[in-house]
Amino acid sequence: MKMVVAMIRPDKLGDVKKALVEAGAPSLTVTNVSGRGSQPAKKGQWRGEEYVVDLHQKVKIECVVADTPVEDVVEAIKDGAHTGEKGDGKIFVMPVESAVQIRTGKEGPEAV
Ligand SMILES: Nc1ncnc2c1ncn2[C@@H]1O[C@H](COP(=O)(O)OP(=O)(O)OP(=O)(O)O)[C@@H](O)[C@H]1O
Repeated sequence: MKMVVAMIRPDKLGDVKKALVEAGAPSLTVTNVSGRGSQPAKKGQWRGEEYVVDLHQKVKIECVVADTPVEDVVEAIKDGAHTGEKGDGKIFVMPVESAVQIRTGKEGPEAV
């Protein structure tokens, strides 16, 4: 079992969800986050004062997969989230030790 965590542009969430359904991995958790990669900081002005925004609004997606190959899930997120501009985001993959489906008590890959 693997956990795929991706930070993507908020406006790409719809495309990524669609791509995940097509890849056979529709289950996911979505969180609004802010973060920093190499995307340049933005300058703004408020009441004549200049300020710097170095944290960008992103959406974090978490998908745990068992039956679907993790490469397919990564590819789906890449396809859905790609614009080619700085700030498209990142995908991390990590192992998952155990899983439990609360309703049925199933454990392991069956619970995913
Ligand atoms: N090494 C990292 N650790 C944790 N989160 C990261 C890391 N790199 C990027 N992120 C998260 O991913 C978001 C998007 O990163 P970003 O797209 O700027 O990555 P990048 O590698 O700098 O690529 P790009 O050149 O496309 O900007 C960041 O805002 C941050 O939330």
